Amino acid sequence: MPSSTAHSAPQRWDIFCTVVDNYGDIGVCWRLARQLVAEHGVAARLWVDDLGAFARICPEIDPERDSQSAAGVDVRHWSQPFPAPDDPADVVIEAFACELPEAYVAAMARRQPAPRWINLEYLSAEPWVADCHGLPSPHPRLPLTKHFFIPGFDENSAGLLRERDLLARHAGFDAPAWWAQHGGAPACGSLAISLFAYENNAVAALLNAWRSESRPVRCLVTDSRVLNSVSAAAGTTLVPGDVRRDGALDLRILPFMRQEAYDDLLAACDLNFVRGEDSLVRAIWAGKPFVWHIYPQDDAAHRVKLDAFLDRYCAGLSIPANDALRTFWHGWNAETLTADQWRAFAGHLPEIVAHTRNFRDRLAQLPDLAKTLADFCADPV
Ligand SMILES: Cc1cn([C@H]2C[C@H](O)[C@@H](COP(=O)(O)OP(=O)(O)O[C@H]3O[C@@H](C)[C@H](O)[C@@H](O)[C@H]3O)O2)c(=O)[nH]c1=O
Repeated sequence: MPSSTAHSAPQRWDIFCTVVDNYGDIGVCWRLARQLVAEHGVAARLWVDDLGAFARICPEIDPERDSQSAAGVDVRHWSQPFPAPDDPADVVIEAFACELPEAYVAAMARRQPAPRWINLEYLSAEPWVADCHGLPSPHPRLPLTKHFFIPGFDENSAGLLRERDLLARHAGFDAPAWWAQHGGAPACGSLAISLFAYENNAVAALLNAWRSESRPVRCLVTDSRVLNSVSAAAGTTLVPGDVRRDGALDLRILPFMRQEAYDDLLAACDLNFVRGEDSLVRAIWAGKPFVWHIYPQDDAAHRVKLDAFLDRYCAGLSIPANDALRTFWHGWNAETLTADQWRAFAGHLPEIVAHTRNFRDRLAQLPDLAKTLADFCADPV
C-alpha cells in the first residue's frame, strides 16, 4: 500500500548519496528512490554529489543541472556549500554512512516531530547483522536518533532491494528478442556469460579455458574496469563493439548500459560474473549461476564477507559442487584461477542452476528493503 492517501500529502523522503567510487552507491540509491516513489507513493528527493557517475547509469540525468526530475524522483546536486535547508523531510536516509550537511542536521533537530533518520549500511551476509540491524543511535547533542538499516539475507536484516514486478519481468523475459538486438543468438548449445568485474589477473586463465571449452562460449564483457584485464589478456586495446573469435570463445565488448538494461543482460546469460553489492543482488534475482568479485579491502575484510555469503548461498549443495564453487570463487577473487578450477565448476553447473533458482525463490519470500524501510518509517518518531 502506498504510504500516502488521496487526502494526505505524500510522505517526504530525502536520500543523501556520496559516490565513493564506481557505481554501487548511486546504483543502490537510485533503485531505492525509484521504488519508494513507484510502490510506496512517497515524494523522494535524491541528493547526489557526483551527477556524472549518476548519468552513466541513467542517461536522462544532466550533470550540469542542480535540480531535475527523473522517474518521479526529484534529483538534486549535493553541492558544497549545501544550499540553506528549507523544511527537512519526514524521512532522511544517509546512504553508506555519508555525512549529512551540518546545516541540514541542525534543521532536522528543529523540526517537530523529528524526522526518521536512517543510516543505510552496506550489504552483508555476516551473522553480526542480526545484532546491529535496527539499532538506535541517539545524537550526542541534538534531540535526534539515527537508526541503522543493514541490508542482508534473512528476516533479521533490512532485506534486499527488489521491485514488486522484478521476478515477473524475469519470468517473462524474451531472450530471443534480446539476442536479436545484441549480435544474434549464440550458437546452439553455447554457454552465454556476462563479465562485470574489477581488474582481475585471472581473466587470462579464464579466457584460455573458454577458448578450449567443449561447447561454444559467448562472453559479453561490460565496459567496466575488467575490460582493462580483458584487453591485457588479448594483447590489444578492446573497445565497445569489438568482437573476437578464438577457438570455442566468441568474445564481445558491450557499451556501458543504463541500469535497467543491465538486468536484461543478466537475464539473457547462463552465467553472470558480477562485482560490488548491487550487481550481486541483481544476479541473485536473475536466478542464474553467478560469480561475485567482491570489492577488495586492504585488510582482507572482504574475504570474511565473501565467505559469509558463500555459507548462505552454498547451503544445500552437494559436497563436490560446494567444493568446486567455493574453489572457483576464491580463485577468481584471489586472481589465481586455473583452467582445472573452471572445468570443475562448469561440470557442476547443472546442479548449481537448480540450486541458484531455489536460493532466489527462498530470498524472494522475505520483505524487500524498500518495504522494510517504508514500514519502519510509516509513523513519525
Ligand atoms: C556493467 C553495468 C553496471 N551498471 C550498474 C549496475 C549497478 O547498479 C552498478 C554497479 O554497482 P555494484 O555492482 O555495486 O559495483 P561497484 O563496484 O560499481 O560499486 C561498489 O562501490 C563500492 C564503494 C562498494 O564498496 C561496493 O560494494 C560496490 O557497491 O552499475 C549499469 O548501470 N550499467 C552497466 O553497463
